[in-house]
Amino acid sequence: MAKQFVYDDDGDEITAWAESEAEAVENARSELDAAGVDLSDDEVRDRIRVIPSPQRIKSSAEEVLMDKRRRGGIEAAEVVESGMDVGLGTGSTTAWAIAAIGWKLDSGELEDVRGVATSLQSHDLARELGIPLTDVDGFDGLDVAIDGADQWDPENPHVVKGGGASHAREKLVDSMADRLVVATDDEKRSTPLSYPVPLSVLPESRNVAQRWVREMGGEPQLRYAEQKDGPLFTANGNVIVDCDFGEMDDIEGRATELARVPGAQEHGLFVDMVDSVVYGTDDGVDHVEF
Ligand SMILES: O=C(CO)[C@H](O)[C@H](O)COP(=O)(O)O
Repeated sequence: MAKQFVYDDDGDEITAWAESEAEAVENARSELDAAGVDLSDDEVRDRIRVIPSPQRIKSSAEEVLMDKRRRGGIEAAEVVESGMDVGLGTGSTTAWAIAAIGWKLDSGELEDVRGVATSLQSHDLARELGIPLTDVDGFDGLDVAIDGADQWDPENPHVVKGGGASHAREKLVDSMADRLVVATDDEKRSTPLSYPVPLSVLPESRNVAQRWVREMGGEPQLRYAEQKDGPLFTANGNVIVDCDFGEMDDIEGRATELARVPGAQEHGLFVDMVDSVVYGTDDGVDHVEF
């Protein structure tokens, strides 16, 4: 179960984190008592919301709960209107957008929204939040996709993605959307992009792929799993080579080269795909439109 919190009447002053509804009610009760707020258990239960659980995401709990990521994600959900089919991205920032869509459906502010998840973890979060889900086969296109980024460029509509190893499915879903909205924060901004590009490859081609990346002038690094010996495997059974090219001035050229690597399945350069960036800052939220 994702963690939950409880709002007071004014919005968000009293927060109680928990793993289950019962625990959230109990934690909220002590917070409310300390603040001298009188609410019945039923009223407390009504104010509990499902929120992203740090355990399910690669980012640390601190990152998931970072105000700027939370703000960026929640603001990005403002693009969703009733009746829309929405791509649901992956990562700690997008998880807040998914949560916000779920809250709006719950309150009746949004109706008739269908989601297509870009990963199992986004699927599970959306399901817990009551967002109706379907898959890419159900659509010719989506109205909008909201997704995160490992690095974004304020001057160009490109991002690096795949820090959560979900870039293949993310690219599929994001490319189907009329509009891709990137939910992120100001710390991931860079012109030009320079973040190591994840390249998912067939397990058998991991060494060949690394040789090719070296020949392109990059520094390859096979991504290893945590809590498992050996490499990390993606949801589709591929492994990931993170390719550090330093500053990438010719992003289209890099994307073309990476796609040619033998055994390559997908790379994390999303070139010319971004329509808007919604990013959290220390003070609030800002937007870039392309
Ligand atoms: O591309 C991704 C997953 O494959 C994520 O969107 C990216 O890693 C950003 O995640 P976060 O918002 O947690 O930093």
